[in-house]
Amino acid sequence: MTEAVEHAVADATRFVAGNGHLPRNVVSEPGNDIERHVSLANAQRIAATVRARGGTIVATGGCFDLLHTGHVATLNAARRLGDCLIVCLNSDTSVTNLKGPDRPVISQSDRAAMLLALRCVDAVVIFDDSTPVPTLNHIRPDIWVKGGDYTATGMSEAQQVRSWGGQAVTVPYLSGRSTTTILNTTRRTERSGTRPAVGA
Ligand SMILES: Nc1ncnc2c1ncn2[C@@H]1O[C@H](COP(=O)(O)OP(=O)(O)OP(=O)(O)O)[C@@H](O)[C@H]1O
Ligand SMILES: O=P(O)(O)O[C@@H]1O[C@H]([C@H](O)CO)[C@@H](O)[C@H](O)[C@@H]1O
Repeated sequence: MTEAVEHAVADATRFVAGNGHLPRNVVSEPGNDIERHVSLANAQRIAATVRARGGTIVATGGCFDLLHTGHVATLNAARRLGDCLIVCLNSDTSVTNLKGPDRPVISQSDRAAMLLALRCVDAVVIFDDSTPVPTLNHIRPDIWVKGGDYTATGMSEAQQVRSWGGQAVTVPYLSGRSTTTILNTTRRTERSGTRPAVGA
């Protein structure tokens, strides 16, 4: 308990010093391990700190298997909607169940590390379920964000976040960027010997 309070005070201090931004780049700090930074407890602690200051908690989720600029656009846009961004990340088991036996191509700890290295991401929570709904019950974000390949009304999370007064929104989709496109392009390239060119 004392440790949790000390963490919260330290975060609040850095939050104020950083003009509303929470600690970043936790993976690259000596002594920090991914497991600690992807725990639900860590995300809840950050949410509690922001909530106590009257800030807005934003959450998003997905597989983020092979990070690309579409992901970064959505994550940046999500972070701008509030005071912290918590990413609910599908575990390896969850990705395989959703997308097939050849996925993920990047392990959950590497996917988490990539996300945590982004300045816009404050915390990552890895979940095993088929949807982030059970995890969201523990975080209760004010805003749930997905990219424009989803519709706010069609998301299973929309009704859930509304139940505590939150809202679900979508942010613009960056055309031509998707993990499936990258993987297909790479596979075609392997067969034809041409150079891949996903993106501008
Ligand atoms: N091109 C894009 N522009 C903006 N947001 C995107 C884009 N692609 C994915 N997103 C968003 O990023 C999050 C994670 O998406 P996801 O991991 O499904 O990416 P993906 O590239 O579509 O993957 P896959 O091809 O495996 O389905 C979701 O919120 C999704 O809406
Ligand atoms: O990476 P994806 O395919 O965008 O992630 C999925 O999104 C689903 C979405 O949030 C439903 O509204 C989610 O249910 C699923 O677990 C993946 O995170």
